[in-house]
Amino acid sequence: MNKKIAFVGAGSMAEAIISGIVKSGILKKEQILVTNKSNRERLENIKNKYDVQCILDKETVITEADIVILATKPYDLKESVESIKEFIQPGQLIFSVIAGISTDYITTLFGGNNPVVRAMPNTSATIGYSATAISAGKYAHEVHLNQAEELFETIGTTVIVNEDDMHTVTGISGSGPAYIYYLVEAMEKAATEAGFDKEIAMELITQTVRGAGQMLKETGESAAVLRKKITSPQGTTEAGIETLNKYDFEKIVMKCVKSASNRSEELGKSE
Ligand SMILES: NC(=O)C1=CN([C@@H]2O[C@H](COP(=O)(O)OP(=O)(O)OC[C@H]3O[C@@H](n4cnc5c(N)ncnc54)[C@H](O)[C@@H]3O)[C@@H](O)[C@H]2O)C=CC1
Ligand SMILES: O=C(O)[C@@H]1CCC=N1
Repeated sequence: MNKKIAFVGAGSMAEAIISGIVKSGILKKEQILVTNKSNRERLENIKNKYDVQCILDKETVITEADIVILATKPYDLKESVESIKEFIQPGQLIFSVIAGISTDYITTLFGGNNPVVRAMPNTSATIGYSATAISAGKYAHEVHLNQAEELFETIGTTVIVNEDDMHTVTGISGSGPAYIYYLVEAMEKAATEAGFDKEIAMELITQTVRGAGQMLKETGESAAVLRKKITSPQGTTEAGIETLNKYDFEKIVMKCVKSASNRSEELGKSE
């Protein structure tokens, strides 16, 4: 990829994307610029880990970049845009990975007609396994979506969605890894309470989660069919699933996703 990209915000998500891009080798380290509000120590830490260009001076970072990636928390967006707005050039492409915030609002904050593409990746970007949804703002054309796909494909898979669906996407795949980790934490607790060595428990659980994910991806069978194949009549799985049903597991998970997407909408309303 023959572009320079600049991250505004150097937190967990920016780091996950940087890590994935650096591992993919699609960009040279000189093509990745990173800035944040004022935390030099954090920038040094990113520099030491990935050897990318970490620069506090916003003018340098923005004027050098072809693509600016907004990666602050939603409530820091306005201030961060204020600090870079004057250096943004007409036509400079803007990506945002910020939950809840619409491309229209970002366009309004910048005050021009720069193309804005919204993306919702997840932290599995770190190892090239993000599921990233992408949508185009009103000034973004196919060429800009293609550039977003090209970039985000280096850190996992991509899908293009309508911007209205981004709240649901955030509740499903943006936050999704955290639900899986929570399940793993609970399984780990159950194993260690049964007297298991933590390391052995983690090996068993990690490989189980990995195997289930690969089965979904590779066999083409639905989750329901795969689950049935494990559930012998009167068997252990049946007993486990009965307990999940007793406590309304399915409803709880659906409510969990809904709460996350509602929060994404609320974040958007505070625009
Ligand atoms: N963490 C995750 O799993 C995911 C996060 N996101 C989105 O990514 C965004 C960032 O999330 P995290 O990385 O988790 O947050 P974080 O708190 O780890 O990082 C935010 C970064 O923004 C910087 N920042 C704050 N004010 C700034 C300013 N005025 N100018 C420049 N930089 C500023 C902070 O210094 C920090 O480096 C959020 O909007 C979130 O919705 C999207 C998908 C997944
Ligand atoms: O919790 C959050 O708000 C962000 C968005 C998706 C994942 N983390």
